[in-house]
Amino acid sequence: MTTAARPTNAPLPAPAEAPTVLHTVTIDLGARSYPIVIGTGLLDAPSTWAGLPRAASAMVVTNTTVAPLYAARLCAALQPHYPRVLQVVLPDGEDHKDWPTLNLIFDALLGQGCDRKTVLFALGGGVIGDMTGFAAACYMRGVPFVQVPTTLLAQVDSSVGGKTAINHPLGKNMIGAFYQPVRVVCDLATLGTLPEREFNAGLAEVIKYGPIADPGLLDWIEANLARLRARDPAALAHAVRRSCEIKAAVVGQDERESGLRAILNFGHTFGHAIEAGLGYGRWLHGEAVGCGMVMAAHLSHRLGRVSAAYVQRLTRLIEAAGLPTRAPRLADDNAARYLGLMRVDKKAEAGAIRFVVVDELGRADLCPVPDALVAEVIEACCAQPQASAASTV
Ligand SMILES: NC(=O)c1ccc[n+]([C@@H]2O[C@H](COP(=O)([O-])OP(=O)(O)OC[C@H]3O[C@@H](n4cnc5c(N)ncnc54)[C@H](O)[C@@H]3O)[C@@H](O)[C@H]2O)c1
Ligand SMILES: O=C(O)C(=O)C[C@@H](O)[C@H](O)[C@H](O)COP(=O)(O)O
Ligand SMILES: [Zn+2]
Repeated sequence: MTTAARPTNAPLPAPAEAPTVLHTVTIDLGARSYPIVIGTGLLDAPSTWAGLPRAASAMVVTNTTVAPLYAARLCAALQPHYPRVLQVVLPDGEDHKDWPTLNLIFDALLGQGCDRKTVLFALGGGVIGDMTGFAAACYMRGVPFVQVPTTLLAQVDSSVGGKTAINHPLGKNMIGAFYQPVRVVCDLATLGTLPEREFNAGLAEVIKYGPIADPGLLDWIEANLARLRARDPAALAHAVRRSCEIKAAVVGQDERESGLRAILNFGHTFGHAIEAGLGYGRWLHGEAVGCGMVMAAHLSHRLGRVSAAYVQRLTRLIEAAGLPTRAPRLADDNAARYLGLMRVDKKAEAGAIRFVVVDELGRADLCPVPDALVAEVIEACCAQPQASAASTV
């Protein structure tokens, strides 16, 4: 594992294609507004990186999986713009979204004498994006950063909106800051190397935008799921664009989640409990969110907001996206364990857990729910306990 920053001047393969910008979505946050540029061949093109804040140094933050695929290419494209292009390569995985790994970024920045104008580039998935953003918010009290998302999940969700964080063993994303990037560059070509399990996890966050905001998108995903899973370029471009438009509109109205933005957390109260309860990395974030949306749909049904047919429809779609729909058991006292984990959720107020619930018209809101009802949903959605050895004999 390489952790020190180093200059990058390794030889490069020729860019596969000319850069093509397909869409630019703007997130409107006044002085902190920025473009989300969606296209292909963007990573390799020096023109993609023009107009960013000037600095003596750029630091590309990436991980051991993404670095061999894309870091040299990004560093080469940045070289015309920055006298020094450095990189720091972190260990890969959700279980490294933590303090020791975050510190490796600070070690590299300080070790290389990076000043307060240094621009950070988050090259990777949501883990790299969340950690780089948090490091950018903290280093010398704030340096600019650019999101260069290379997973579907990061392109449709995590690179946009400025939530940055690391995990704590007791809760997901518990330590962090709202800190916006200055630009997001989604190069769809990078999705070609993404393993299928990771790709499917990204589909969960695409699906999420249907129930919370756009029934038409839900119809479109159902009709185009096979194209999406085959990574058809036009289908991917549409999914990334529409997802970013919806997220940008929500965040543009409520940057710091004083209300509306919480709808982006649909499925996450259950999902984060699954991630923390199983141990970070056992289930991918998108897998936990997919299953969490099934649970949140059941809850919405029990609250009279959606029909049983709607729950079945969403469950089928999540299953067809290659995602789990049956929640794992976390303990013998399973519902109590889920409830305990969910009590630290950032939407909880005065110990009362609040859930994002939906209706069939694409409207979502945040709702306190009695523990007993949540416990019923958990038991209805969880895998059955393993039969004991004695009872199977
Ligand atoms: N800030 C937000 O608004 C927000 C939103 C959603 C999720 N998140 C966070 O994002 C994280 C999940 O992000 P993720 O799903 O991208 O996971 P990830 O960052 O762990 O990336 C998934 C895997 O794919 C690899 N990878 C990345 N790009 C690749 C490529 N092009 N080719 C091959 N392999 C590649 C990574 O190294 C990793 O192994 C979670 O920590 C979640 O909490 C944050
Ligand atoms: O951007 C948001 O707001 C979201 O809720 C998007 C989620 O997909 C994402 O997983 C987010 O990190 C969860 O935020 P948290 O505040 O519940 O940690
Ligand atoms: Zn999420």
